[in-house]
Amino acid sequence: MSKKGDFEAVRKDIAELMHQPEYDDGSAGPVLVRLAWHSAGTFDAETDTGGSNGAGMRYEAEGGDPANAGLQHARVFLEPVKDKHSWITYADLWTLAGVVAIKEMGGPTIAWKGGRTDYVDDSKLPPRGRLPDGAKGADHLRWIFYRMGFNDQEIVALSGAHNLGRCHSDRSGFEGAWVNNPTQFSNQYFRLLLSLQWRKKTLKSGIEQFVNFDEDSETELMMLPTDIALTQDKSFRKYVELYARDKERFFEDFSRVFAKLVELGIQRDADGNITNTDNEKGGYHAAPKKKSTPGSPAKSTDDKVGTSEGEPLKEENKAFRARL
Ligand code: HEM
Repeated sequence: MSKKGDFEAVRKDIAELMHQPEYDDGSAGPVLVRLAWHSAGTFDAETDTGGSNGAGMRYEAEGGDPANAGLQHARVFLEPVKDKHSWITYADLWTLAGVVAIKEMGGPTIAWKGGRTDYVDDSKLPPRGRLPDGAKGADHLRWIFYRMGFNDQEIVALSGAHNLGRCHSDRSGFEGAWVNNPTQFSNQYFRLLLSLQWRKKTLKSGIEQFVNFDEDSETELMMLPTDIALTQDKSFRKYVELYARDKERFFEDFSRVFAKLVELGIQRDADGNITNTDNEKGGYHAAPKKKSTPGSPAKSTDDKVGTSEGEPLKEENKAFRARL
């Protein structure tokens, strides 16, 4: 048991559990990154619901979402860390684990702050269908990620996490890894997206994905339809090209955007304390919504993403979602 708030001790224990010779490619890292992402990626800026605070995935309503299939492995890996440092909340542990895993796999350092609570306010629980569907295309990606307050560049940067890990037929139905070294964080995913010829393959289950036989590793690599969509859409493609040729730029942008992801729905004061937390209940409540001033709808706080900067949801992105 460490002292309350000793996140360094927790980081060390997360780093130590990464090596899992019996599991997947020998690392717990990729599935920990996916756990952090799915815990946060349910956020909806407009209704201020979902997000990593509350760790709702512990409960059937969210944990049982088919989109979260397989993430129990990540939660089980982390259970000994929670036992040892019982003061840490699941919401902090899951997001921190993603940040530590990325660093341990050779990725960038990502800013992270604690203070999330495990109090679940039923009115904040996200409905199912908030996470992206790999079988879809560019419009779907915008529909999902604009809702969280991300722009096109951030969507591409975040997708670069598919440098890590693999698809499992018993989880998502898709099969295989994107790159031939899936426990090493790099920009290889972007380079392969552009350099290989991807052909459509229908799996026995009827699911369609894209594949290419990699001579070096003698394995078949894969891409989801959503990954291929990044190369077909003009606005997305320019960032795929940027990140394929500039690894440092990718690392910088990924670091910033992953930090933003795990802060969605969280508001902090200057000292970093979470302000939309109901301390009496030990819980989290919706940010008070200011009425928009007539005549200036774009400046309403309702448009704000709950990051510390309160970054506004771009008007053009709102308009795009309204059209779909
Ligand atoms: C852009 C939309 C996205 C779609 C459609 C998508 C879809 C998927 C699918 C279908 C899988 C395979 C799950 C399985 O069968 O085990 C997967 C795995 C993964 N995703 Fe994504 N994802 C997206 C974005 C992201 C983001 C934003 C991140 C993190 C920043 C991320 C990180 C991962 C990781 C690390 C894995 C590997 C997990 C493992 O090895 O167990 N994905 N994703």
